[in-house]
Amino acid sequence: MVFKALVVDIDGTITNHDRTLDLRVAKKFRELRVPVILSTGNPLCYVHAVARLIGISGMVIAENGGVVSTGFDSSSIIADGMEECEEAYELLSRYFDLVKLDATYRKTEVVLRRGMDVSQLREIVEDNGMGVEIIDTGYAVHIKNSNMNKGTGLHTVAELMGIQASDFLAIGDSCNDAEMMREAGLGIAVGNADDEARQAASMITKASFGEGTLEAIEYALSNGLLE
Ligand SMILES: O=C(O)COP(=O)(O)O
Ligand SMILES: [Mg+2]
Repeated sequence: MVFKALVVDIDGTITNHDRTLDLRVAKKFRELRVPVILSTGNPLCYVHAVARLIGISGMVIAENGGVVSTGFDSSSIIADGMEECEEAYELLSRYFDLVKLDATYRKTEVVLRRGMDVSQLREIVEDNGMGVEIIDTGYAVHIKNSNMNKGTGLHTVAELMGIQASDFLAIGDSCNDAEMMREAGLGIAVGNADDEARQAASMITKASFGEGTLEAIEYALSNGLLE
């Protein structure tokens, strides 16, 4: 199997320990012959800036699959469900002191600064029958629509590109990458990955962060899985 494209998470996967971009990974992406699609929990403007500065496609997955952009200057596919996320946020705010992140830019998720016990948040939304999901990526807590994730986003991108989700090699580090890694033809987790990402992956690199992504790409190239 030769993969036709790469789908890669940002935070914890192409970044260093301090969240700066690993420039060796950026260079490697430019050298690959296959398209590299960024897939992240961050808002679209953030991902577009990262993609532009790396020099790769503006077709990206943002907000954990809630937003799929067809390119830098073209339209986006935006999922429903923001109202439910806002309702859950209003309810949770009665119990916790919450701080929203990137609220101006987000279209489908409410994202919070970490630091609270996420299982308590989940319990409250479940007890109130709210159809939202709460995930902690290690970088932020996301209140999101449970019907969309990076896996559904990957199917949308694959369709736009005229290929299958299984034609992708996926690399990630966190619970929000699990569905994407399962839907892809091969999922590789970097060494710093959390338990959910490790379980979803078929392979885990020895190295962590950007170094792990370089290891994953090297593995794929030397085994004829990527060109
Ligand atoms: O938005 C987050 O919480 C993490 O971002 P990521 O999906 O690029 O790792
Ligand atoms: Mg990540």
